[in-house]
Amino acid sequence: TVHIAKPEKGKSLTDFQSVYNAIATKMKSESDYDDGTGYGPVLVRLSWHSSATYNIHDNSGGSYGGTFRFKKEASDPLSKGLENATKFLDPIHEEFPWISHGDLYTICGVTAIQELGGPKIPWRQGRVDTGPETVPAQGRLPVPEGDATYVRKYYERFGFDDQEVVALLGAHILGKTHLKNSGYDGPWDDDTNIFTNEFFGNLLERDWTLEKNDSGRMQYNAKGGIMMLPTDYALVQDPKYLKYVQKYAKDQDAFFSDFRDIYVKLLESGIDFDESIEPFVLKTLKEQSE
Ligand code: HEM
Ligand SMILES: N=C(N)c1ccncc1
Repeated sequence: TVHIAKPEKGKSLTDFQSVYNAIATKMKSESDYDDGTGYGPVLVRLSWHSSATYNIHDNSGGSYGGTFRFKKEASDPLSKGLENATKFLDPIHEEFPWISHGDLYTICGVTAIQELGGPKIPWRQGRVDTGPETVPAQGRLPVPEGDATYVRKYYERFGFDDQEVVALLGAHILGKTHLKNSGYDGPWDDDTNIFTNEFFGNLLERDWTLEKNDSGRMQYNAKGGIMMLPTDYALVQDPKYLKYVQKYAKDQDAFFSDFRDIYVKLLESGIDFDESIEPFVLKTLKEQSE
């Protein structure tokens, strides 16, 4: 499969800054969503799921076609909860009908990461909607029960190495798990809507106990209501992953720049961007108010 980026006709940085501002403003006005978690985390998860169907071996899947808009893809049980994100974006798409779904489902994650204090994420336009026949079969999303071998094998389909996988999973500092969605429980967390490197510090410093949760699934719990999925905890069980967990736990700048790079790589997987398509570094609401 070939995915050639085609910029939305006549649309440039100011247009996408308007989309960013509409998403960021709506996030602010609906900050009580999910017991005060806010919409940021679920928007980041949508940007990940809309890119997570990518397969480097035939260049299929990925964010290009915006296929998460189809029930065939969005109904994957492993995507339960993301209907909250697509419903949040419906009025945004109404206000900006010219934006492709692939661009919308990725720019929303960039907006959330930046508005939650994370690194600036250079973002490129030009994803083009493709039809229902392009929706990949379900089964390309990762399961939370996996161990380190599973996680390493899973990300081979993207061509990501150990360092990239650890940096990318640092996004699990945001938001929470919900019994009704994934069967994992995040009773309550410290700040679940600030983007920091604390996911790594928590992994190394907290006292983790593997316990059966109310849905019968095993998860790692620590005092103070934080939890780790088996695939999260795998990062400290595997010596090659552990090295990067230790690096990011003590160096937030390194985490921010490595997360930026692998997040861009994820959101752009499978897409040919002509070099005339310049990356946009969108401004935060705060930067625009100063
Ligand atoms: C091994 C790979 C991964 C697995 C197995 C996994 C699994 C999960 C699960 C089970 C949840 C809870 C869903 C719910 O119950 O609502 C979740 C939430 C989340 N995931 Fe992941 N994830 C993975 C990778 C990623 C990546 C690469 C990102 C982003 C770069 C990401 C971002 C998020 C965010 C932000 C949430 C919180 C959503 C919310 O608060 O509603 N995850 N993930
Ligand atoms: N490990 C976590 N606390 C986590 C947070 C959000 N989503 C998945 C896992």
